[in-house]
Amino acid sequence: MSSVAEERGAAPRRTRAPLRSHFTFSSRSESIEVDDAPVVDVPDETVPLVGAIAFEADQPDALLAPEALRVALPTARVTARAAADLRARIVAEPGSAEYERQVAAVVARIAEAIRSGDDLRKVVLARRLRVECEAPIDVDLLLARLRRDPEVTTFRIGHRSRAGEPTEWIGATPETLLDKRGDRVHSLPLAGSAPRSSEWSVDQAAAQGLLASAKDRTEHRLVVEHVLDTLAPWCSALNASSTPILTGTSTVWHLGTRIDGRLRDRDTPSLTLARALHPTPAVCGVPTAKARALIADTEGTPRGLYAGAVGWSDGTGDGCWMVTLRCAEVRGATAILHAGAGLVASSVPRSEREETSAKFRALLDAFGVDEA
Ligand SMILES: C=C(O[C@@H]1C=C(C(=O)O)C=C[C@H]1O)C(=O)O
Repeated sequence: MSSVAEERGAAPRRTRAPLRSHFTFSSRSESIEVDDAPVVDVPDETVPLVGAIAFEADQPDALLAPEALRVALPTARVTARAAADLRARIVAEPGSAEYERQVAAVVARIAEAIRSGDDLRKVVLARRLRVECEAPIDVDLLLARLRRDPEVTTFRIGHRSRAGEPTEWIGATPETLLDKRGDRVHSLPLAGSAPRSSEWSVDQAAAQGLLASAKDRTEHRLVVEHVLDTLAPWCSALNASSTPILTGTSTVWHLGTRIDGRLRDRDTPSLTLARALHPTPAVCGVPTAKARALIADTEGTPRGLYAGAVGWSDGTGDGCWMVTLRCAEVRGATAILHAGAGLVASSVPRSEREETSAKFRALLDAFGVDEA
């Protein structure tokens, strides 16, 4: 029974979003560490900012406003302790068969759209793996292991969900959404993927197959067109390589296109441009609004920071924003891993599921566990 005092408002107040949090970011060329800075809900994009924006417009971002930003050389890539020392149980949400059914349903929608003259062309459908460990997860150790791959940018952000629970997002992303220095902007969208193999000949065949795949080129072209169309009004010059390059991490091959531009106004903040580009069809689809609605319906649970953008912007507006991929939300002894695959009319459910498994590999290797 509640006391009169509680009824009059003396009951404990609900915890509000934290006022301060932390952030680390480490790429091949630079690193940033912010130990403790205020979290901002409505950021002024002309002051130093670090953190991440969510995939959905109605989910909380995790942006911090440090007093000053120090961009340093990357810290040495350490040799992390060998894996296989974490005992974990893995639950796929949805499981493989259910995800393949969802893929088949979305692919059928795209094919039907093409037949009926509707403009739906691509949807990126994600799934989650819940990794339950026996002891609280050592986030520093995971990050050290993720940093063994020189092709990725690792990040860590303290975050609080809408429900008020403190979590950490960590990840190792290969995809540059937007990098801005002075009047120069650069983007390297990735789309079209193939699992890598530890056997050289199999790995090379996967790479050649990806380069030759019409389905992957279609998926890729949609992303490049979106980035070019979005950046064009901001730029006096804009160039993209004419054919995709092969790029990748230690676990997945990707098709990528280098896009370079010159800004009309060099004072445009990098976060403004990153927000204009987000979400690209590498993580959402074409057209954006229809794909977003199908994603929300099919996935059911909001993505939160997964498939958003993570990075930094300094007081001059220079900065780097990566697509928030190959990431996990860690809470105590549990981590939720996210991975998705781009679906077009010719997608095959089993291959798309295998693509998500390959994208989970980097984090699962860091945990030292195998997918169930
Ligand atoms: C959606 C993810 O990756 C994105 C989708 C890709 C694809 O569909 O081929 C490739 C790279 C990323 O842009 C993910 O890693 O979860």
